[in-house]
Amino acid sequence: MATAAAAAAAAFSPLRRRLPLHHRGRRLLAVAAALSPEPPAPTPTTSPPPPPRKGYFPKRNEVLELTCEGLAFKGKGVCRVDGSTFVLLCDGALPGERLLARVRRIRRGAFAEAAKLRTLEPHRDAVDAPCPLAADCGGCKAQSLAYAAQIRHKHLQVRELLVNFGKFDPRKMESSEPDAILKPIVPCDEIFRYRNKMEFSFGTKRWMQREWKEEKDDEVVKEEKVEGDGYSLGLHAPGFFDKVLHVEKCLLQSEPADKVLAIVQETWLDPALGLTPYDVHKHVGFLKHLMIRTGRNITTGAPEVMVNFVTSCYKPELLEPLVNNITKIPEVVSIMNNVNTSVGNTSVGEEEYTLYGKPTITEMLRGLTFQISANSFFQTNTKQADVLYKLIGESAGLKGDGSEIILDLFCGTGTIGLTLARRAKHVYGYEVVPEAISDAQKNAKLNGISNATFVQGDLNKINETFGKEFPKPDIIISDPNRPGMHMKLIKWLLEVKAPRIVYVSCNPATCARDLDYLCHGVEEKDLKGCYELKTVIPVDMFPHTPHIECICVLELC
Ligand SMILES: C[S@@+](CC[C@H](N)C(=O)[O-])C[C@H]1O[C@@H](n2cnc3c(N)ncnc32)[C@H](O)[C@@H]1O
Repeated sequence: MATAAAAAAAAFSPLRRRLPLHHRGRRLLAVAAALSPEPPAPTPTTSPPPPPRKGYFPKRNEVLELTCEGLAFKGKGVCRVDGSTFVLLCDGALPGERLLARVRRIRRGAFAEAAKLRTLEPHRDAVDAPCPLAADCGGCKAQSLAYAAQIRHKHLQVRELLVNFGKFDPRKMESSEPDAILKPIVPCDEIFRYRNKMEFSFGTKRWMQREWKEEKDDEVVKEEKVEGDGYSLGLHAPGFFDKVLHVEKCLLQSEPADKVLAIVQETWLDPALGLTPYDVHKHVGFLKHLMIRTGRNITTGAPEVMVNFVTSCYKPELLEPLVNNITKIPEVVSIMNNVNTSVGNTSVGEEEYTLYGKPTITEMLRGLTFQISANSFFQTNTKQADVLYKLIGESAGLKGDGSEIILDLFCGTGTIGLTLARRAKHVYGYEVVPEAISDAQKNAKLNGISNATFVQGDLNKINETFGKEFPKPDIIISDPNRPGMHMKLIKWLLEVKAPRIVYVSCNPATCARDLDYLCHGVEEKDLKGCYELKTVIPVDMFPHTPHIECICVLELC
């Protein structure tokens, strides 16, 4: 029978699948209890609740009445049948909601995945999603949950992961405790229009919003509808690389970016222009992606927009009508063309051309200026990145006398290290992407920072020479992407014994695992933990999405 713990592990099964081999063998089921339990909203009942169904096990295709108790990995609702401990994960279910769902898949007998059919009783925190595409586009899954409830559930997710996966004391997770580790989640001030970059795709198969249909047994099902040869520009339908949901505007991008999207939509479908979307099956067609980035003019502070067309070949004459129309928008200062002749669907071209204006735009972060090209990495929510970096700076606890060495691991374009460099003796940044390293070097120069060295290298492949090329760090910043840190790096961190580590994470599950390794050791590898977890600050960078960022401070024991 499925236990609550095993079932909740399900909530994180994608993590299990994605865990690199070096992390397998850990008792990943411990992640199990990492769901965000919350008592459901009281629901009026006319009859006594059914007796608990402890041994209950669902059947495939069974239609069930479920109650959603919390949110788990990727924002899926953690649901149960009343009185049962068996967990069903259901996309689109919101905490406290009662819903009708069909069982789609039973996963290793431990949990099931269910498809939501319809809401029976909404949660008290339900709100009307401002975007009409919210339920279908997959980008803003939680738009119909009040923002206060969104962040409450994100906070709970971090708490449960730290306790059940990181094995930290649950009492220290209560913010009311004087020595609490887990601090209240930092919300976002602006919950719409916060993204500075959106990438839309051109497609040959227009994916329409799913429609509701009544069936003979009075069940309501969602039906997916693909409109034959309909050309489309928008976002990929969740789970499909070839179907594109047509998007006229996106409430997450800036208003000038929305104007660009509207003009492109008005223009590109005119048959007289001969513009064709790239067909990912037949590998024919011209337009692949439309990327829109919004930065700021460093002198005036006014928005600056870059538009980047990714095409399968270089034919600027075909793009001319689009360029002529887009340049009517005063905020547009750059129109680029990345030419990507490969059959792959990435947006980085082998060649890049400037069709209008300048090849880069600028943005400011913590008083520094950054130059952004079409393919540069830059934090996607600039305003909240400023908040995040301020908190990272405070967490680093620099003395400010210029005596300390900072190691900035997974440094990207160097933004974190550069914002700290003026108060440090020297910053050493490590990053695998060569272009990011060259951007970091340019950014250092642009801001007159000479005490920063950026090195290209793969932190998953470090050997005994790592650490010989820089002095022992006083403060290590580590900001890996979702898979977290490789065991080789964990081992090195346990050996180097830096006085302080600031671990910045965009995946609280791998974060909890790595914190466990650093604090409690890794038994299978005979490694002893030597750090103490001092604080964890969850930061919401992306409202309406399941993403959670955490800043964790570790000190040498
Ligand atoms: C979450 S981003 C952080 C970037 C940067 N710290 C910032 O705040 O903008 C993670 C970075 O790690 C880099 N990365 C991923 N795997 C890596 C590896 N094995 N070795 C070194 N860098 C890696 C990615 O290219 C990316 O720039």
